[in-house]
Amino acid sequence: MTGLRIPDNALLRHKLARLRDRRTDSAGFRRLLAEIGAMLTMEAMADLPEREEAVETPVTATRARMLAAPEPCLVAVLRAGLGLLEGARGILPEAPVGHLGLVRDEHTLVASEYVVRLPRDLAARGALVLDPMLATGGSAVQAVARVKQAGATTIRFACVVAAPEGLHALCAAHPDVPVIAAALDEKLNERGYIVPGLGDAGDRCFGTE
Ligand SMILES: O=P(O)(O)OC[C@H]1O[C@H](OP(=O)(O)OP(=O)(O)O)[C@H](O)[C@@H]1O
Ligand SMILES: O=c1cc[nH]c(=O)[nH]1
Ligand SMILES: [Mg+2]
Repeated sequence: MTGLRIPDNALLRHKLARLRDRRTDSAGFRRLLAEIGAMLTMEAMADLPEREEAVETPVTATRARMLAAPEPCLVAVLRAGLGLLEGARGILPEAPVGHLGLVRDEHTLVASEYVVRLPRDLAARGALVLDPMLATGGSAVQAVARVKQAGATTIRFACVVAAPEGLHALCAAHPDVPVIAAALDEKLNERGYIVPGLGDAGDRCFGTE
């Protein structure tokens, strides 16, 4: 499955509205980002391959569907992806976790890499890449390329807010990667911020505004 998936979920829209609100403080922002991370992870995992097995309940023998492969790795794009990671780990407790440090130059909007720590079994497990903001798409395109270079062939990308420009760039560079988002926003402004967006996710998450 490729392209954009936005869960049709009133609770997700409610949490996103509160995340966007400039009056939400850093502690509230972090909590909401974790909750949204859990919801997006659930949606992103909805089409994982399954197998059927015999299971004994306390009442009877039955057959039940379970995952056919180990949980995918989680890869957080620093810093803001750490906020989503917290919730995603609650949903995928056995997933190995990778960290990818990327920072965007505020003038050129080009992202540069400052840390790469990826799990070994990306090839066997695949990956869910987490970054709340898909703006120009430069960071996401680089992040997915890194994860592919490390061996992953099945990759999903989860973000909170996508700009049309970033979505287009990511789908053009990596057409095999489905994007799971809470919202598709209107545009980028002249400083490369998503409009209406939610501001600088990393700064709001870590109180560095
Ligand atoms: O689509 P792009 O134009 O590349 O922009 C999106 C990137 O910008 C933000 O990170 P930032 O560089 O601000 O780093 P931070 O998370 O450390 O604040 C965001 O978390 C994405 O990684
Ligand atoms: O709107 C934006 C764009 C990039 N990064 C952010 O944190 N926010
Ligand atoms: Mg930032």
